[in-house]
Amino acid sequence: MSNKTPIVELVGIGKTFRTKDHEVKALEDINLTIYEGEIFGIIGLSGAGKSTLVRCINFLERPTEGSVYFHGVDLAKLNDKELLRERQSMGMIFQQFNLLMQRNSLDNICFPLEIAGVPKKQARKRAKELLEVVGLSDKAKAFPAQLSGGQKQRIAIARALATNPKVILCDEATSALDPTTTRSILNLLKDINKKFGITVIVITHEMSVIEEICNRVAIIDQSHIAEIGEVEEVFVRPQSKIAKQLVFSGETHIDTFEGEHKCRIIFDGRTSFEPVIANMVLECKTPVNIMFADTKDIDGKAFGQMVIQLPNDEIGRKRIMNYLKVNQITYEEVE
Ligand SMILES: Nc1ncnc2c1ncn2[C@@H]1O[C@H](COP(=O)(O)OP(=O)(O)OP(=O)(O)O)[C@@H](O)[C@H]1O
Repeated sequence: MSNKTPIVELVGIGKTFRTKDHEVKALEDINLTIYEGEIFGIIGLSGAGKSTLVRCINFLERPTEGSVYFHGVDLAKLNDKELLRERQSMGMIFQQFNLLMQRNSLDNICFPLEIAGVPKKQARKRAKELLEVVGLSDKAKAFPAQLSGGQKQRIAIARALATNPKVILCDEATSALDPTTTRSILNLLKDINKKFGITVIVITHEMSVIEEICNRVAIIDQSHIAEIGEVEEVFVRPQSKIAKQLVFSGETHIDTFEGEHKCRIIFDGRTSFEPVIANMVLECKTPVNIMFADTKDIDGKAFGQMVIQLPNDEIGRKRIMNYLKVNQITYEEVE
């Protein structure tokens, strides 16, 4: 993050949908500040309120309570024309790409520029530059039906960049893509963030997406923010129940393991996990039972968690706990 200037501030945001016979509180008391140049993640389970939140950020949905400030401007105070202008500074990409099927790639990218009243020749020049940014210069004339999912999302990203936005909102932008394509789209977003300093706000239900590109994350649960923090901090020491559920996707199984003295070891990238367990067993001369492991090797470092069952004898247990403590390995006893 290059500096700490707020770009999006949500103050006491609430959103209630009212229909004839009932109302749904989709958001309640959301307070959130996103800074310029961040890649900020918003994660939650289905129905938590993520899409509503992102639509409140650009006022596609008007909050029923609270205020949205975009680079200090209170969006509620703007007339339609002013709001349209601010929205041009907030590009958006979607899970289903939302490209115009009757237009080729170049014309899809030109579309927001046409709406903004940019002369055609200038718009086409800009669109060609953007095709290059997203690595699809050779697809200018291709129609969406002739493109793969990843290519469609690249065109949608180019379109979102057309009006030189300050922020790009990504609503489940990689949820329809396979893991390899997901990684390439996330890398493209990372490059765009770095090269152009554009703030990226990522809405997702997948922790792996957050892990891959975000600096900070807000976890939304049942219309509320449950937790906000640096991704690494939330990943290593999740506080709320929902954060634990998302980070330790295997947690629900832990209760079902039989036996006492379970201990969760958390790998936070400072170490490689194999020597940790092997060295611990060798040094403590106490065998442990690995009950569950969900670890990832990222650049030779271990991330994730492992649940081990400690021996029944107290001395053996204490020896292991001491080993973990001395070696500064994060762990917690699991009930
Ligand atoms: N236009 C609407 N009218 C009535 N209720 C709505 C409307 N839009 C959303 N909701 C309700 O608001 C709640 C939050 O929905 P939202 O789409 O924001 O969740 P989400 O976290 O994005 O879920 P998903 O990941 O499944 O898309 C849900 O209970 C949903 O049914």
